[in-house]
Amino acid sequence: MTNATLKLLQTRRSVAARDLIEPGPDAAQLEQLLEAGLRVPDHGKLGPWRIQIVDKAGQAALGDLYARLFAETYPDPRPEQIEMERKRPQQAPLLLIVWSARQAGHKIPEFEQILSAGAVCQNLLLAAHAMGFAANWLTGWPAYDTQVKAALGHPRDDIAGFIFVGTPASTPDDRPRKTVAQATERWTGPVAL
Ligand SMILES: Cc1cc2nc3c(=O)[nH]c(=O)nc-3n(C[C@H](O)[C@H](O)[C@H](O)COP(=O)(O)O)c2cc1C
Repeated sequence: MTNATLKLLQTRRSVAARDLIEPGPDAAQLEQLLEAGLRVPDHGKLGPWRIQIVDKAGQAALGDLYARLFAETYPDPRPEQIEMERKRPQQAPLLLIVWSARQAGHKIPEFEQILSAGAVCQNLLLAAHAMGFAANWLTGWPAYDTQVKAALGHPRDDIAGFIFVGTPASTPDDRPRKTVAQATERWTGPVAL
């Protein structure tokens, strides 16, 4: 691994979707981003994931759907809450939806299939960072809403993440992170039972 690649891995951080502005990836950059995103470990070669590309028109339609569902679900929603929901999927130039499209009952445990979809999300974040963009992996209520999943055409799959990609308008201070010492331990033999 070159030092530059290692540095990229060590410096990846999220930039909030609301702080991601144009330009987003062009068509050629999007292709590179997706290629990198899909290069993940995948036990059994099942390809238990799918990436949906949601451009600005799609984001507007998704925002309308969120606004409608929110207004139907909560009594007396404030207009600004509805507008916030409408804006939710429209915050960044590019929205990618990573689906965990796994096979139930397969000999490859579902947990491992889900992990592979998580790896797609992480690869997308890293590739965006490597390309000079920033990204944000979000879920929120729409990721778990049956009507949203049906409208997106995947009623039986799960949303691993909404990945927002764009150019960072600003880069706030990094958040506190666990050190290697805090997050690791050495195992040298069986724990006494
Ligand atoms: C599966 C998953 C879902 C997430 N969903 C949200 C979310 O809905 N809202 C949010 O603020 N952060 C969410 N996060 C956390 C952010 O993506 C991000 O990791 C966090 O803000 C810390 O920033 P960092 O990536 O620079 O460490 C989620 C992370 C994961 C792994």
